[in-house]
Amino acid sequence: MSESSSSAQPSDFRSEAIEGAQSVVVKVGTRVLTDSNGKLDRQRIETLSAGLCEIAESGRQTIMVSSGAVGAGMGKLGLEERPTGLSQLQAIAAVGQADLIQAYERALAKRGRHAAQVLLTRSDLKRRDAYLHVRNALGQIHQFGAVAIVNENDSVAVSELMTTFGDNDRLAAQVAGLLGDALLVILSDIDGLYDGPPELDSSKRIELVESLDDSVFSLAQDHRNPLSKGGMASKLAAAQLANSYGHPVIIGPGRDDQVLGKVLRGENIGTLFLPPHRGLRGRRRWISGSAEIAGKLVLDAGAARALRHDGRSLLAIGIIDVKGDFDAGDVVLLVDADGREVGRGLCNYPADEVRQIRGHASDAIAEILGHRPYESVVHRDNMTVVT
Ligand SMILES: Nc1ncnc2c1ncn2[C@@H]1O[C@H](COP(=O)(O)OP(=O)(O)O)[C@@H](O)[C@H]1O
Ligand SMILES: N[C@@H](CCC(=O)OP(=O)(O)O)C(=O)O
Repeated sequence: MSESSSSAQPSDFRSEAIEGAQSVVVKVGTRVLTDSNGKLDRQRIETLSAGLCEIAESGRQTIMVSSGAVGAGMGKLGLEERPTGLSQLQAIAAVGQADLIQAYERALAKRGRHAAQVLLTRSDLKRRDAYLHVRNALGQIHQFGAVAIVNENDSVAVSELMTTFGDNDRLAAQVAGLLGDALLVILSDIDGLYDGPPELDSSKRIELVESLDDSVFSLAQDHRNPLSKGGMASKLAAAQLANSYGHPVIIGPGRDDQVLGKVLRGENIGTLFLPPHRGLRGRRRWISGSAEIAGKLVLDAGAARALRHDGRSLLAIGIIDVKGDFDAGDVVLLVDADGREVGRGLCNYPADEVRQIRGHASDAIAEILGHRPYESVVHRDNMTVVT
């Protein structure tokens, strides 16, 4: 972690982050979008929509990942406490989502744009074909001059409503992962990451995080809120995922009416998280962030070394064990004999065939399987390696 240790000023990094961004994904949470009575704050949606239009006018593809369906639904249905029953939450989200999208449409239409409702389930981003369709649809929405308003499709996808860790913050990072050169802006009820408990006067906003390591994660001090499920820990995890795609991230104040304009002008606002230099691209980005892990291959020391240090493909001879029942084309986790992740990648063979060929030299594979073999079990182009 660093609060700007290098000679470059945080403001330089901020200007670079926005100047290098061809697209901006903004995520806004329930706490920002609902007032103290839990009702949808339409004025907030107005000001955020004005900011989205400002970004769109700069020519950047602009996407809003907006929570608030459950919050809005609770307001509409006059509920004071967030129910815990899954079907109740789904029904509330369905009522609230209509209200939410109408509020965005009204606000954007005043500025000559339309709201395009995009409801996604995690599984939509796990399959390569669906992943590409979502990306194309978002691109077309941008071409039409509309602003995509994304939320998880709560009435069919229950992961977000059920889990306490993992929410629209992660979805926003995954959406950013669909795009090249994106900036992810996570808006919260707080103005950034603090270096101590945010309620203490002694705690200060951190302007710049150059390396999102465990010491940064230890700063998240979340207390459960009935309206919101994410918390700072989930924002940091999302920032880390977006950083792994090569995207910078800003966690900033959703209640500042000018926040998006300030981001656009590179002003010192929120906490900026810089990505490590080598971001993942295309298929690799999908493999590392969105793809479901279908099984596991345990590698011997030589194979682990060849992948980690020499950028090699994985050959059958280096595989000592196969876990799970996966198909060809599924994403598998690659671990060393101690169980540490080496990487993950698309497996060319189904699990039963990998079981037959593991430990064998490549020239023996055709005879074992009775068909033409692939050059490798996991090709290096279809693999991400933990560095
Ligand atoms: N180190 C920290 N710095 C800032 N906020 C923190 C920190 N640790 C925990 N938080 C909490 O994270 C909250 C923001 O996350 P969350 O409740 O998910 O909001 P939202 O609904 O806006 O997504 C803040 O209100 C704050 O209470
Ligand atoms: N998708 C649901 C839940 C999302 C949620 O609570 O997330 P957040 O407020 O971002 O922590 C909704 O729109 O209400």
